[in-house]
Amino acid sequence: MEELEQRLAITEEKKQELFRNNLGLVLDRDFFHVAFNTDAYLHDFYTQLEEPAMRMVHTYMPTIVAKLPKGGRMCDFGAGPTIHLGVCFRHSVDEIFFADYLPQNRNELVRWINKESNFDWSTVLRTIACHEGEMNSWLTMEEETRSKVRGVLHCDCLKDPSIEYPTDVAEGFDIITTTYCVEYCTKTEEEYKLAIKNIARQIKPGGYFIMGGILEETWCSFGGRKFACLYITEEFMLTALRDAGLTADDEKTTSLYQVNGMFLICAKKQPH
Ligand SMILES: C[S@@+](CC[C@H](N)C(=O)[O-])C[C@H]1O[C@@H](n2cnc3c(N)ncnc32)[C@H](O)[C@@H]1O
Repeated sequence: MEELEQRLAITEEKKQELFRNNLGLVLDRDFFHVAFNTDAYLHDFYTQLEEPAMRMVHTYMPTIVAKLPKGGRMCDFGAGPTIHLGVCFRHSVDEIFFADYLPQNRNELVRWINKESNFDWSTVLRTIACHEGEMNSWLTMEEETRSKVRGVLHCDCLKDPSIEYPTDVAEGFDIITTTYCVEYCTKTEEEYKLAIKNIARQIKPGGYFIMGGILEETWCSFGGRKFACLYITEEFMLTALRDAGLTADDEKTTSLYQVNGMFLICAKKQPH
């Protein structure tokens, strides 16, 4: 039996081979380490104004930010190689953290902090400036954001604690954002609920959770690869939030935006 299990188990070598020969296969999270191409991701999602998933976030995030209390620390969980949510919060929080699971993405974030990244964020920055209502502010956005960034952390939504804190960083955030992450790294509804709980535990009581994602979809593609996405409905997503101690129904503390199957929600964590 053990021998059979060993033969069926997918080895790192087999993953590399499957990935190289991938002819339209939908890759799941087990392939992230080898298949997630940081440069291709940035190019496919962050160089085109018309990219709908990002347009959705950039359209509504400034409104959400404007409604939240000022100060404290925020973390973009599963940020990938992206800085844009930190940019949206640059004036409203005191400290910004980025967290991601993959080393290639954390390396890109560190390169950006050190001004060594080759990626040109200007298309995204101009879009954010446009929604913030100050067209020329994009020129100073990266510097303003860098001045608030305190670290790039490792995270894994399937673990508790889901964020690895260095010894000099206190636990807990006033605001956690996460976009297009949880449904890509969970394979079942149980895992999705667990991931939301693990992330929500890192929010201080009374803090805020802002999540963007895709409803009723099973895959997305970038960099010429297809990645699996957990099929979730709006009602299931809201249940996962409620079960994690987040408000999903209070009109005063919850904002929910939806466009063409994509959503952006801001929910408050219950105060103890
Ligand atoms: C589709 S990307 C989204 C990146 C970014 N948030 C954005 O909106 O462009 C999904 C991200 O989930 C991260 N990820 C993969 N497995 C994860 C896990 N177990 N826990 C947390 N994040 C994970 C990947 O590293 C990747 O950066």
